[in-house]
Amino acid sequence: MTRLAVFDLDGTLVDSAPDIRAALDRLMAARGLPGFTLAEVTAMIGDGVRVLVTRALAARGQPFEQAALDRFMSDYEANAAVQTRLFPGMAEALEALRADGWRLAVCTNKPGAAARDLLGGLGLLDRMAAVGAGDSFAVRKPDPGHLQATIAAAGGAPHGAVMVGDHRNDVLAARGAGLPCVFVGWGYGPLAMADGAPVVARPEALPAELGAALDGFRA
Ligand SMILES: O=C(O)COP(=O)(O)O
Ligand SMILES: [Mg+2]
Repeated sequence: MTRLAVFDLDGTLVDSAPDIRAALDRLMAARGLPGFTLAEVTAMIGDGVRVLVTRALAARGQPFEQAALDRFMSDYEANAAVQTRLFPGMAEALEALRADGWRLAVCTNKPGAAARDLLGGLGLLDRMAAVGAGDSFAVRKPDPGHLQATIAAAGGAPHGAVMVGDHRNDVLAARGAGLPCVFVGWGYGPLAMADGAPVVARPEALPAELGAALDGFRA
């Protein structure tokens, strides 16, 4: 029986906020504007890169500009893996899931090039049955179509799928797709975003929590 675990990327698998912050700060500095704290940046992450840059400019009283987004994208894509690491315990948790018969996929609002580079650099790209990124399909999280298209790209999930995320958008996408969701306690979204989804405290607990989420959903 192969079950499918669909992981969000930023704040769930990887701690990417320091590199996002660094690229954002270079963008702001180029415009003579002050940068942001890590906490300010994590609160801006979750709705894709366009919304991120829009929020950063708005926080400094500036309107959105395509040139700013283009600059941020090329800078970030070249520097996405400088400080970014898997969360501690995650590599072992993914191996434990695979040993338990789970297939793995990623459903992220991050652009595909940066997502694949990051996963490749961490040695995880070939572990993923699919990477559904923010620019892979016509829709993205919280639209459930993003999750459904990612599962289809992974070859389907006849024995069930669970979404693992750190943001309201992950919970909403899973709910809309009629799938269980597990919310990670180490991510960027405040716990209130779990909105009733079970919260997993540490990556080590993922195999047990994902199995329970799937069983509970079926019962
Ligand atoms: O790029 C973002 O804003 C968020 O990406 P995520 O969906 O992997 O959390
Ligand atoms: Mg996330």
